[in-house]
Amino acid sequence: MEPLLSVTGVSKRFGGLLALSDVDFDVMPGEILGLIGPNGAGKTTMFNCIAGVYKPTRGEITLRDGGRTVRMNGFKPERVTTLGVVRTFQNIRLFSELTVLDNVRIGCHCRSHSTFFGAVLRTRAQRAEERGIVERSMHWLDFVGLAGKALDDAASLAYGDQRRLEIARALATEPKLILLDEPAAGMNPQETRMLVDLIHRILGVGVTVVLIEHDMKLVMTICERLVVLDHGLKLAEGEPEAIRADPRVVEAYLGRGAAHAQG
Ligand SMILES: Nc1ncnc2c1ncn2[C@@H]1O[C@H](COP(=O)(O)OP(=O)(O)OP(=O)(O)O)[C@@H](O)[C@H]1O
Repeated sequence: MEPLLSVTGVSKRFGGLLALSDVDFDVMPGEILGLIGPNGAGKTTMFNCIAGVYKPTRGEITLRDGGRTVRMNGFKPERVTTLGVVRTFQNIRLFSELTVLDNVRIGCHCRSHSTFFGAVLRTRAQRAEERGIVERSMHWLDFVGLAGKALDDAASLAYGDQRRLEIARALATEPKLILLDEPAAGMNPQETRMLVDLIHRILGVGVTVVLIEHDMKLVMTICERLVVLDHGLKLAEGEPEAIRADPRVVEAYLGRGAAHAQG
């Protein structure tokens, strides 16, 4: 099977700091891949390189799109999203003054011909498209369990609901690959269980998942493979069991206590 996404020799320099150094990994279609490592390891920088927020200083990021291979380096985030790669943020980024539904409509608009804010001269075709967008938005709200809150202000949602709304908005862009940056951060155990269920359902609709997460219990249960970064370098890659037993990973990140606690 060919990888969906390939990261090859990617480095990212910020002035004198090498945040990523010659990192390679593949993301296979239909898998949940975890990107883990200590604070400052370069995980978010890697997401930003893949999503087009940063241009890698060196290396290649390629996506298999149907039969073709697209080199995405230097593409703007909107173009990366249109190709089918979307990310959520560690610090939730919602339009808090808009309703829950409108936040998801914005996601849908990346695949539509009309613009969300510019729909002043509304033709019949535009109105029909808008109806479709509302239907699709409601579908994704239902998918994440927020349909009943569609008309609430986004700002009024509980923290866990805001995270799920961000995921709904990302799914509304119809991605092939979703990058989730610490989706369980700040969630209580019940919200985390709902998140695990949601991630499995995301996979069930054919979307591949890459996850940055510090909740090791979550990572070890949900991910099929892990890539470990440390100081910008890839320290290890493999199945959760092997990673948990890898002395270099225990030393750099998991710590002896954590490694035993998860066993
Ligand atoms: N825009 C930037 N300008 C300068 N340095 C940056 C920038 N973004 C990230 N860095 C630095 O790059 C390094 C990697 O940061 P990054 O946020 O990718 O780590 P991380 O593994 O995601 O950490 P955490 O788990 O704490 O979120 C850090 O030293 C950080 O300070």
